[in-house]
Amino acid sequence: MDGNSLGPLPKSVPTRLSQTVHDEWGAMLIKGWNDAGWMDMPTRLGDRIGAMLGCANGSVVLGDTLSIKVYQALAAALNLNPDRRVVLSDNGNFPSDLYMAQGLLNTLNRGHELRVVDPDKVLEHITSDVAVLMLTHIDYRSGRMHDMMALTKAAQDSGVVVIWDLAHSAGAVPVDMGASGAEFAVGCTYKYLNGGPGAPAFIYVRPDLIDRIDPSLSGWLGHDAPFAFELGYRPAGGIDRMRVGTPPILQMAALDAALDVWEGVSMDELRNNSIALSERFISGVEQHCPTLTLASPRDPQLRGSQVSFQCENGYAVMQALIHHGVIGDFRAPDLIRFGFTPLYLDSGDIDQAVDILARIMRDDLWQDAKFQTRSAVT
Ligand SMILES: Cc1ncc(COP(=O)(O)O)c(C=O)c1O
Ligand SMILES: Nc1c(O)cccc1C(=O)C[C@H](N)C(=O)O
Repeated sequence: MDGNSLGPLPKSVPTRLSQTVHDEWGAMLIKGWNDAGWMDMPTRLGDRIGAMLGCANGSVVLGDTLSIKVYQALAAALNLNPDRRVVLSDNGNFPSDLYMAQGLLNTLNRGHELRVVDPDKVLEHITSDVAVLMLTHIDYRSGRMHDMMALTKAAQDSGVVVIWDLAHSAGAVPVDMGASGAEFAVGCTYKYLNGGPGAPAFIYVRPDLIDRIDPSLSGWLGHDAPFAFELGYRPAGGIDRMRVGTPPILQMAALDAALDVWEGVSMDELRNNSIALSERFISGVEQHCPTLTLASPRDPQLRGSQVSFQCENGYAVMQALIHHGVIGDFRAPDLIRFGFTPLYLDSGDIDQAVDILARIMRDDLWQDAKFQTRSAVT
């Protein structure tokens, strides 16, 4: 129940990885860049992911980490709105997004301000000094989901450029970037898309803007003619200009195989199942664990595909849960967090998780000394 942080290993991935290692890298050596289509993987996979998110073909590219893609999107968005100085975000955003913004604004050194407000106050802070609205669609801690359509419209009506971070949305809830009209989206592929640890991130640029983007990370594979080895940078035409350097082919191969699972999956059906599972979990926990308090929106339409409970001693409780075979995670200061992924969880799993959590709470199993020591990665 932690596919919202790292999805599990799809059955087809080991075989695909082995083929890529042996039949491509091993047998083809450097010829793999052409003969195995390695060089085109960032855009080919971009189209596969884009199709799940309502993005037109040729508007999404894979590569780098999400933090890097946030930086690229924000730099490009600021260039589209050069006369304004405020980047608006909220305090439910994932810290790395805010850190990347801080680093970029420091480097620009042109008097920009990062304005961070409460999530429910974003709308009223969309003012005429805001250049860019940069939000994570679904809050990584509470699962609260922003109204993408309404906020994008309000922002654009005020001349604000919009970036959505879809880390907790892609593969979790229906998303239609084209219909939203937002200028940029970014996201990762190691959560609900099951691309594996370190899987590459993606960036979407609204098609009409792509050729106006002046890339801030002007690496050679975003150049118009990388193998001409010119000394001056000229951006590639199209979404290729958001590429930076050499794509991680083994990670891309794993992701390509993982995406096969999604063929024929209806996002609406997935969403209905995810809501059914999370509602079942909430009612089970509230019935059997009276000391836990729901920290996610109660209305499922206002949540993504994860649920958190406030829990005193949450760290130890989560360690006890993991020890007993229920993997969720803990987010400081006191949240235990669970993801609902209907591709591989069913109601039986949910009932079992509730039973185990109830036993841990009722019998104080979390008090065991071995559950108290914190590890570096939580
Ligand atoms: C919303 C959000 N943004 C950014 C990140 C950072 O991604 P990465 O580690 O791939 O840079 C994460 C997760 O780690 C995230 O959940
Ligand atoms: N990307 C991660 C990693 O490399 C190590 C541990 C956790 C992560 C995560 O993705 C955390 C995640 N974004 C979260 O929602 O908390």
